[in-house]
Amino acid sequence: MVLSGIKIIELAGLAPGPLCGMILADFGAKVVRVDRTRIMTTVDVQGRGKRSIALDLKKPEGAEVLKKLCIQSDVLIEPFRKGVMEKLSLGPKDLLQQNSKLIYARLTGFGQNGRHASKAGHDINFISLAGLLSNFGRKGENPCAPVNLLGDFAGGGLMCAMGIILALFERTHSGKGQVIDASMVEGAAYCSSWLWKSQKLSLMDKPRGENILDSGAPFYETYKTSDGKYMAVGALEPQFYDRLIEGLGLNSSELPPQMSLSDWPELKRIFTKIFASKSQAVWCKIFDNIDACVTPVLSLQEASRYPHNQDRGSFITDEDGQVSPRPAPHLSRTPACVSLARDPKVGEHTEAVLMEYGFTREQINALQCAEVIELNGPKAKL
Ligand SMILES: C[C@H](CCC[C@H](C)C(=O)SCCNC(=O)CCNC(=O)[C@H](O)C(C)(C)COP(=O)(O)OP(=O)(O)OC[C@H]1O[C@@H](n2cnc3c(N)ncnc32)[C@H](O)[C@@H]1OP(=O)(O)O)[C@H]1CC[C@H]2[C@@H]3[C@H](O)C[C@@H]4C[C@H](O)CC[C@]4(C)[C@H]3C[C@H](O)[C@]12C
Repeated sequence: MVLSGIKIIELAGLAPGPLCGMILADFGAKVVRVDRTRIMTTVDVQGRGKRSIALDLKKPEGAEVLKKLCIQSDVLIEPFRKGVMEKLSLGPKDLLQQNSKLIYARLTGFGQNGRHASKAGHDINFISLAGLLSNFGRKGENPCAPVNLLGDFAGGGLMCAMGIILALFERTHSGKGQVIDASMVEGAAYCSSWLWKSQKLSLMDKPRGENILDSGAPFYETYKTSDGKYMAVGALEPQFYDRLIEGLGLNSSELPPQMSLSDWPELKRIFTKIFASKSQAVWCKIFDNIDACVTPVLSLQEASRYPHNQDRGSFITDEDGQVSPRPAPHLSRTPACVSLARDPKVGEHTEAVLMEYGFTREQINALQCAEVIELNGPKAKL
């Protein structure tokens, strides 16, 4: 696998850091998640392929343990707001001094400088300041966040993983590590470059809900079917629009032109009425054979059972029976080799990981007695 041999220390965070670590683990890195002590469970639902150690970083001996782990690792992912790591004497200066090859990835909302750098925030705050949230929602309604996909995951976890891979690549030439300042405001904005640049094309320059891709256009919309489900219509180009009209059983000569903006509300009414006349399954049958960019709107469960996704094996089931997406993209020679084991429990691998990193049984016992670490897993075989 592409990242075989790469050792990553991920300090446990809420959502973006865990995705970043999971992507790297899926592609072969050895990822150790550092959980807090005295917690019952983790909120990390993206623990696939990781191991967990429970370590109290507030204790000086705990910070020393992390330092020792980082000396022997390639990457550290830290998800705290600016200044937290420095307070623990675990900032980049402290760690890069000991391991100049370390890639120190700082995944925050607002970045390491600027007036909001020390403030707390969540996805909705980051995409609001990136100028993006103002674009989501229907005409006349409040902006509505697309769950936490854009800030936390596209702009956060994924961008940070890209930064780490870039830094690993660069390190093959320079032999040096570096610090990655991954701000979710900037990551989300960067992912959305098209939106910024398409203003010039007058594609997305009208108020929210009146543009071609934001529910303004009748041919890029969802429609309710007679059984209360939905179809997604993305018939943007004229050739697909013509086929949409055909599939709906309409006659284009009796309709206003596709790009007559003032007629869009009327076209939507017509399409709404027609879609409501048949069930989703019937519309699927009709549009399965027509190249019109029309698809069913599926729930997560339905998506994993959808024939095309089954053809490609797009979803996997782990040993706990939990279904999730398999890693993407596919690499032909060195594909991801995903773990089907259940996610790690907090501190399940403390002993095994510490031994692997050169701690002796005596040192581990002492750390345990001082409540610096917790051993919640089966004992390592000596
Ligand atoms: C599902 C919910 C998650 C949704 C994701 C959400 C939408 C996001 O946007 S995630 C992105 C969040 N933002 C960032 O990551 C930006 C950068 N980070 C921050 O801004 C902050 O870290 C913060 C805002 C995320 C958190 O701020 P906080 O003040 O708490 O933390 P920091 O200042 O960063 O400092 C961390 C301190 O912790 C110390 N630390 C860290 N590690 C260790 C260690 N190993 N040992 C000792 N100490 C450690 C560190 O030193 C700092 O200390 P100081 O402050 O003294 O400096 C879920 C969100 C909440 C979940 C629910 C909740 O957890 C309660 C239940 C729990 C139960 O188990 C399950 C059900 C819950 C209801 C649970 C359900 C969901 O999972 C949530 C709703």
